Amino acid sequence: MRNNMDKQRLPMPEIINDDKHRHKQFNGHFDSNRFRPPKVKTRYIAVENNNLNRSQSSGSCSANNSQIAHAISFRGGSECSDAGILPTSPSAAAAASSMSTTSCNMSHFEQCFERLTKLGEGSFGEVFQVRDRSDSRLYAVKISKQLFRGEQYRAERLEEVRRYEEFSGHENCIRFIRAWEQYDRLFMQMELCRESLEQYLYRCRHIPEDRIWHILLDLLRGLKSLHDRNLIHLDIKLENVLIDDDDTCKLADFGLVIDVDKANNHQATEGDSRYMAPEILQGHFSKAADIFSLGIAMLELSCYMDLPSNGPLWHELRQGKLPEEFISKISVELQQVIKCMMSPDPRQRATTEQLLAHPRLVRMQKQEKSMVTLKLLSKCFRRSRRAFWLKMCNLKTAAYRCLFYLLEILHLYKPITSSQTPMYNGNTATAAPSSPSTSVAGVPRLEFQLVGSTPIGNRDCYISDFLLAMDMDLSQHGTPTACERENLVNSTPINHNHLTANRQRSSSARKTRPEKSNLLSVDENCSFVSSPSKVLETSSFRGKKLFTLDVDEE
Ligand SMILES: Nc1ncnc2c1ncn2[C@@H]1O[C@H](COP(=O)(O)OP(=O)(O)OP(=O)(O)O)[C@@H](O)[C@H]1O
Ligand SMILES: [Mg+2]
Repeated sequence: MRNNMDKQRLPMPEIINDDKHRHKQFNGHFDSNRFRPPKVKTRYIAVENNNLNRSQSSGSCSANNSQIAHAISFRGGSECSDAGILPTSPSAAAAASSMSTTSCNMSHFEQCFERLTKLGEGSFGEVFQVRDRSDSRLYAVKISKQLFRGEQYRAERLEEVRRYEEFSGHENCIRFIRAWEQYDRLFMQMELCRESLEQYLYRCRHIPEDRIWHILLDLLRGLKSLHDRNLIHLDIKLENVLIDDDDTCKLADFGLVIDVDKANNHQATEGDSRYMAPEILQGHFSKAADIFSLGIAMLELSCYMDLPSNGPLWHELRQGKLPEEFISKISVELQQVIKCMMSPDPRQRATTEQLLAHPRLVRMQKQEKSMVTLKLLSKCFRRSRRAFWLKMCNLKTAAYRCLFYLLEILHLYKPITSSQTPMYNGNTATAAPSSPSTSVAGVPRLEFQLVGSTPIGNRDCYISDFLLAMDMDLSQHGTPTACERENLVNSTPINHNHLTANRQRSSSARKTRPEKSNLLSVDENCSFVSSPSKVLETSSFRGKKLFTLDVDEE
């Protein structure tokens, strides 16, 4: 009796009490830890912003080995993980030296990349969107959360690098760029994908069945490349599938990839319990376990179903009992494929080859083959269009520069020194306070950016001298007329309405604060009113802001 009481007091395992399957819930943000899989229980140290644990490195460049960035590569069949000390690229060095921190205090990551946003987080690492300082392109860098405390953990992370490298060339596996270790952390640079399949599901909720088939095809191809090498992924789930800009699905996160034989020698780590095949509980690891995970992921994707991480519903799904209210919403053809992939008996589950031989998938592959040339052409077209816009944008910039030089040569203005700079306050010239944005001290500078209409943003063209000329000479000498000047401005693709609107704003600003109207503006009579020292806001080809006057008080 007493024994029974004691038993009752024992802590109960966490069990989901719901006896019904549910649709996924999304409360507006991703809680990546909501369903953390029962993985290795280690204390993770989150990567602090701009503080990649450099405790050992403080103030000294004569660092121990862990402070030096070492490239990691297994390419070329080499078993050697340490491919040498990483040199700092000239652009990275330049970027580093332009910052206040000395390059010796900066990690290789900080020297080479500008960190933009955090893309995601798993149990092993945090992934950031970065801009490579050497080529200005965007990439993803995964930084391990946990420090290399033991050789075993380090070896596991290096194994992940080897797998990323191994599958990098496959169209349906994530493209790996390079890896290095520093400060006892692993850094992996890879291609940047648009989103994970999980994010895609939350965004779309209902995914058309056609698209589900395409996703299945992509993932079967990716998985086949692993299975053909006798490797198993063991962590197939929506979070570990990434979608690139061409809508191609790619397998990622090779952290648990292992040889089937090694896996069954107790060296494997099981993945997320929501996607886990039932036989994993008995310690039986096989390629069929990946097929089960992919099958249940397809169920989640096609039915927008919340997968249980344990409890009776977890067991039901592994006994082949798929909830009718969910599964009935999809076609019988897809139902059959999912059921076949989720068969309780691993021997009954179809292999990747068998699944790829499904008539629907065969048809799709044939169609794809005939589309390959078209796809290539469209890719080429997109690339050349991008290059064309880049050229156009540069041409525009060059054209404006030429125009301003021409004006200078034609003596449409005289360069003036700061001491000569007349500052108008109404009709009275006053001394010019210096402004950080003026090219010549006290000379107002008008900047505009070629933004928006082209893929290249923020190319600055300064026309301060040009406006200064108008300010100084044109109003006095009468060449060209004020309206001609406006036309000159409008000969650039600048939105006229904004000019007018801002003209009104500037005039009202002048009216309301005559003593503070040190702005360069255009009045109602097309005459330029000089208003010194303040900087005019940037204008944009999108026409959002143009010649808007920037006044602190506004
Ligand atoms: N190349 C990439 N482009 C865009 N997002 C990415 C990229 N790589 C990873 N992510 C995002 O970061 C998340 C975590 O990455 P990843 O799965 O590699 O980390 P992990 O710690 O190994 O995860 P797990 O807990 O599954 O082991 C992904 O779910 C995805 O949302
Ligand atoms: Mg992951």
